Amino acid sequence: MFDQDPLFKKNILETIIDSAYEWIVVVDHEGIVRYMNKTYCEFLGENPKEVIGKHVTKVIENTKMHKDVLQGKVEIADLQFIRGNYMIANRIPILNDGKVIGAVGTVIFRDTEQWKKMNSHIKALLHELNFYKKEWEEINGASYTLNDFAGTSTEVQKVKKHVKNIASGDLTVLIRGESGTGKELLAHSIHQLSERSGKPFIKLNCGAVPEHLFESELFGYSEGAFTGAKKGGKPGKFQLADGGTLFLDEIGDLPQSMQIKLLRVLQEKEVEPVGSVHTQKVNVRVIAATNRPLERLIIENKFREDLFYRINVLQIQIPPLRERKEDIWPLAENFIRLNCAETGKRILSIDDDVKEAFLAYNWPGNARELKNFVEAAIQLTHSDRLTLDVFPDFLKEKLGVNKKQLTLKEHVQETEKNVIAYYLETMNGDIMRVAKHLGIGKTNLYDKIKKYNIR
Ligand SMILES: Nc1ncnc2c1ncn2[C@@H]1O[C@H](COP(=O)(O)OP(=O)(O)OP(=O)(O)O)[C@@H](O)[C@H]1O
Repeated sequence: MFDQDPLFKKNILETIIDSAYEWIVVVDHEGIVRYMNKTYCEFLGENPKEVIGKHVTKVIENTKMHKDVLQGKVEIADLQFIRGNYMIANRIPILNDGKVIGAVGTVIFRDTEQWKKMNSHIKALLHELNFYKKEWEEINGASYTLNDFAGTSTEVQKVKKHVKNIASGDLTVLIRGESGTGKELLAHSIHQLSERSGKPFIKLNCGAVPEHLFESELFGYSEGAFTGAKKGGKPGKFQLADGGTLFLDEIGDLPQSMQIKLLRVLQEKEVEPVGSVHTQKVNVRVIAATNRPLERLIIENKFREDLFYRINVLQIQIPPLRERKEDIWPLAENFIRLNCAETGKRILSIDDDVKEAFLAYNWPGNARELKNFVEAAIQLTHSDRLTLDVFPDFLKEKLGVNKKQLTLKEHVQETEKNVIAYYLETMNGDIMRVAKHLGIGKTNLYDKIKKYNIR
């Protein structure tokens, strides 16, 4: 009977495959699912009949079954992240007359307990590896490229074109834009595109270093420079960045005592470590960034004009997100994709009212705020559909959703509050300037700030 009845043989084969511990999927040459075994469907929560005919990317997250394997490439033991776990996937092309007509994919899953043990072991190792990788990148390299800078607006296209034009060469670059607009991401991209990309990318946040430590942070110190100094001394950021790029974030916060020293280094291209009598030659390209109005700081004698001209050789201005609304959605999609890849979650559709709320909001914290919103929403959602109700109340409140019905007076007050808060932020809290700009007296402005509890 085993030899003769083809239907019987087919049934046996199906039973074996369906109950196999291995998960099996078969796609055709276009990546359309033609077969998926029962255990795989069960794990994914899919109905075996309904998956047939869908594109594999709509069924399995992070799948590669539609990629190289359909070009004939065999992939064995590839690590794949599914539903929060790393799995081991094999992909084999199916050939007919030497032509690829599809592929079979298997995910090894022999014994759940054994797998869990192995999985947690690998996960811990990968975590560790990622930690060291990140640390290494932070110390030694730039982790973003220009491709990571999402957005489709003409402003973003202009910025990207400008970045490509100025990336090569040694000229100092000043990147300007509000907080969260992607200044650091662009600094990484410039470094990656430059001839210095194989050399270190070093970052110093000028707003985060106590004034008395600045000099040794930037220029290093020699042995015995002060009590507690390390044996053999310590290199500064300039020495660490030698041959590469030094990214000075928040340059507007650089203490005045350091501004003259930085200017000298940029001119002479040599540094003098604290406690040393010798100077060291350094070959470093400086990229500076700020969200502060340097021209005004110059007028207020808080920033040196000569340093400003020295760093403002090439300038890139990133407009705030509210001035390029067409970037909001591409950015949100980009963050959703990145977060899903990182967490193993899957978002297949997004409700229109989420999109509308995102487009209507003015994103004072720019792309960073949008990223945080998206990550919170994905974390809180338990389906593959992103709906407005998963957003916590305070986020909904921010987005202007669920607001109570306002009277005309309340509308007027809310507008007044928003206008004052907006100008206080863009004019860096300069009360005189804001009052003048809004055509009211200083005392009146103070009263309103108090009344609306701004800041
Ligand atoms: N155009 C963009 N495409 C993709 N991600 C972006 C973009 N702009 C900003 N981001 C992301 O938003 C976050 C904030 O960006 P980044 O740190 O570069 O901003 P910043 O302008 O340097 O902010 P700050 O002035 O506060 O230091 C990062 O996670 C970054 O990857």
